[in-house]
Formats: sequence, structure tokens, C-alpha cells
Amino acid sequence: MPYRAPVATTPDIRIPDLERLYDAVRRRNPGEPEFHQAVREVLDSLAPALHAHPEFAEPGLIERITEPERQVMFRVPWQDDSGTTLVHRGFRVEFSSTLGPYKGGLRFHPSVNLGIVKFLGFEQVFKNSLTGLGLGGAKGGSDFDPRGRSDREVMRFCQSFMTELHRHVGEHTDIPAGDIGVGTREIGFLFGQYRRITNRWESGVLTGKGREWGGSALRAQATGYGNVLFAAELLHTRGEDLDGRRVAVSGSGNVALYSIAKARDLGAHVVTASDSEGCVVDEKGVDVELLRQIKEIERGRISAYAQRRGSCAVYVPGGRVWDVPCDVALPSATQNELDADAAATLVRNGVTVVSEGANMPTTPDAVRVLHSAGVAFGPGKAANAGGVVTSAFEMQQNSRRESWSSLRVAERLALAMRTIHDTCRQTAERYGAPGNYVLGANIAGFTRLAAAMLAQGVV
Ligand SMILES: NC(=O)C1=CN([C@@H]2O[C@H](COP(=O)(O)OP(=O)(O)OC[C@H]3O[C@@H](n4cnc5c(N)ncnc54)[C@H](O)[C@@H]3O)[C@@H](O)[C@H]2O)C=CC1
Ligand SMILES: O=C(O)CCC(=O)C(=O)O
Repeated sequence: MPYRAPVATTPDIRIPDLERLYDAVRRRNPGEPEFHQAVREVLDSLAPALHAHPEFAEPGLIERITEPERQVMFRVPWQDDSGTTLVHRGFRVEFSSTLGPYKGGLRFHPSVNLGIVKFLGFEQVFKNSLTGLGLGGAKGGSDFDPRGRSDREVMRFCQSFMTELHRHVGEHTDIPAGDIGVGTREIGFLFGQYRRITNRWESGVLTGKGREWGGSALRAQATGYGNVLFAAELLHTRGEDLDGRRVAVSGSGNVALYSIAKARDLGAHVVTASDSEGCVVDEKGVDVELLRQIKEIERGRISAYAQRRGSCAVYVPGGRVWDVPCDVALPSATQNELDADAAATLVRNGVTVVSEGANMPTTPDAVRVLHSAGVAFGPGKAANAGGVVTSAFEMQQNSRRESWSSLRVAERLALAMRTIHDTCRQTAERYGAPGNYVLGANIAGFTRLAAAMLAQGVV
């Protein structure tokens, strides 16, 4: 069903002028287009909620929601293997602690800047609220690129990063995890330095830890697994399932790898993967063990996959996976990787479900194309929430000194993804936009957050 964004134009003076609020956010945060985009999408969803709940129209509420509680920027000096001193920039944006301690990942990538971290932190607040768990929202990272660096260099960088970050984090304050460029290796180095500086075994200070030192079963798999479970829920609403479907996945990192593995387990045929230099098309179905060996163990490029896989796989330098015909598309690499042109191609080729493993991978114009064509669209705030949900399981295990089995975590993750799906679906219906999971996710996240903010006063 075509969806028209309900920007408030009502003369009802109790409803804030969302257009004016958006302009103010743009003015206060110049040069941060990703943050503007994330705020715009949420504000465009809110008019029905503000009409139904005049109490949420309290002056200043949306201004507070769009302004981080705290933004930390710091210098990260370190020495590479040749002894050269390099200086990077570190960030932690603690966006909201209304619903619990700040929670969200760290991204190490050359493109990281304050605006990127703010967009990710803002998204995280709504995602975490939508899960129903007691988690606030934050994000952090650095413009450091771990790619091509030795383990020792990554260790020295992480130690320097944590030497400043430790002042701001803690199991009851702010609990970082991984994101692009930050996996179990980086979390290990960060945790080691935190323990050394503070002289505390505080396992709950980071999630995504190794299994032997406080990590949860399935945390590494959880975001990809969760997104595939969410896509399956979207298919179920149409009386379909993943069995026998052709699936296109972008990326070849943590989220992409475990999306491919889970989709394959559920009988789907995954035919693509990519990195920032190109994509592979594998008509026999992506060999996830080979891909994992190349990307996670050898830390190589995806072109090596086609070389080693044989004639069924083709490497397309600079190619995009969205040109490959598929029933289900799972963008799992980075923001704004699926634009309106790619969405139109997917629609022409008969896609029925698009579910976001990455954060904000689909541009607003592309979402409009997909909605207009009746494609079921799962926004990242909902569809990739399995990662942070399993981080919350890790925190529960840490505080109780427990270690849950994979089966127990898998059952809880599946239940959480079903509940998040149903919450989005029912909220969209209740607020007059059936099938619009963007509106459903944003309003469900907003109403819980706004009610808690009103209860806690102006802070
Ligand atoms: N790791 C997690 O638990 C969660 C991650 N996410 C999101 O999922 C996405 C992927 O994150 P991870 O898999 O953890 O990171 P990763 O570092 O393991 O993998 C990132 C992948 O994206 C690819 N990539 C990066 N920039 C690209 C570009 N410009 N074009 C094409 N490919 C590009 C990289 O080659 C790599 O394959 C990000 O948007 C992240 O914010 C969301 C929720 C949780
Ligand atoms: O596990 C977490 O704390 C956060 C994961 C994350 O960064 C995300 O959901 O985007």
C-alpha cells in the first residue's frame, strides 16, 4: 500500500510542528546528513501518535529526544608496528538513559565522524525501546581502520581507546558492544585494558565477549539470525516461508555471514555477498564456511571467494547485489547502500521482502519505492534488534554469574524477534498504516520512551 508520510499540518495547537522541529535539528547539527535522515524518518512517523496521545505533545519533549544526553570526543594516540605515532579520533554519544543504562555498539571505520555516531545512537534509542528491555541507547567508535593492521596494532589502538573510554562506561552506566570493524578480537583487547585500568572483573561492561570469559552463546550470530527470523515473519504474513526462496545478501561481515547461514538452514538459496569493492554471485548457493574462512579468519577480500569457489561463482568488481534477481533481499553492510534505483530493480525482478540487517541501509526514496510496490519492508530498528537483545541476555548472564546453553538463547531470540515483529505490525494497524513497519517500529519505540520521559520529569 502506498504510504504518505504524515507530517503534521494540523491547526490543532497541541500538536508540535514536526517540520519546524526537524529544521531546528538540521540547524543545530550542521554537516550531519545521516543524523538528519534518521531524525526525519522518525518525525515523519509520529503525527498519528501525537494525535492519539496529546500528553506526548508536551513542549520540549521531542527537542529532548533529538538531543543526546552526552557526547564525548577524544584523542586516540597510538604507535604502529614501525614505531610511527598516529592520532585518531574517538567518540561515544550517550543518547538516552531513560529506559536503562546506555547501550550500543562501537564502530571502527575511516568514515566514522560525529554525525554517523549520532545517527546510530539515535536509531539505537528507538530500537532498544522497541525490544521492551531496560536499555538506553548509545553508539561510539573511531575513524581508525582495523583492516590491514596487525593484531598487535589493533591491540595497541584498542588499549589507547579504552584508556579514555573507561571513564564513561560501566555495567550500570554504559555498555558498548561491536559494530562495523569491532568483533570479538577488538572487544577482547578493550575488555583487557578496562580490567587492567580499573582493577575490577566487571564482565557486564562490554557485550560480545568470548564465550570463555563472560560472553553469551550466539551473540556473534544473533543479528544475522534475528534478521532472517524477522524476514520469515514477514513472509508468514503472506502465507509464505523461506524454503526454496532466492535470497540476496549484501556485505560479508558478521551480520551478512550469519544471515547467509541462517537463511540456508531454513531452506533458502542465498546467491550473493559483497564488500566495498564488489560482489560475488554464486548460483549454487553461497558456501558460508568458505566465505567465513576468507573474511573472518584470513581477513581477506571477497574477490578471493570467487577464485577459490570455482566456476559457479562470479566476482563482479564494483557490482551491486541488488541487480541479481531474488525473492528476499537482506541489506547487511552499511547505511544508504540500497537506493531508489536499486529498489526499482529489485521490484522489477519480483522481490517480495526486504529486511534490514544493517542500520539504515535503505534510503528514504528506496523505502518509498518498496512501499508503493507492496513489498514487505522490515526496518533495521526492528529487524536487526536480535543483536542487542542477545547483548541483554549476555548482561543477564553476567549479573547472575550464569552461562546459558545455545538452545536456551536461540529460543529466547526467536521469541524476541516474533514479539518485535508483532509489536510493529499491530502498532502500524492501530495507528492507521497497516503493513507499514517503519511507522510501527517508530511509534512503538517512541510511545514507550515518551511515557517514561514524562514520568521522570524534565531531565
Ligand atoms: N554487529 C552487530 O551486532 C550489529 C550490526 N548492525 C549493523 O550491521 C551492519 C554490518 O555490521 P557488521 O556485520 O557487524 O560489521 P562487519 O565489520 O563485520 O562487516 C561490515 C561489512 O560491510 C561491508 N561494507 C562496509 N562498507 C561497505 C560499503 N561501502 N559497500 C559495501 N560493503 C561495505 C564490509 O566489507 C563488511 O563485509 C552495520 O550497518 C551495523 O551497524 C546492526 C545491528 C547489530
Ligand atoms: O549489542 C549491542 O549492544 C548493540 C548492537 C548494535 O550496535 C546495534 O544494534 O546496532
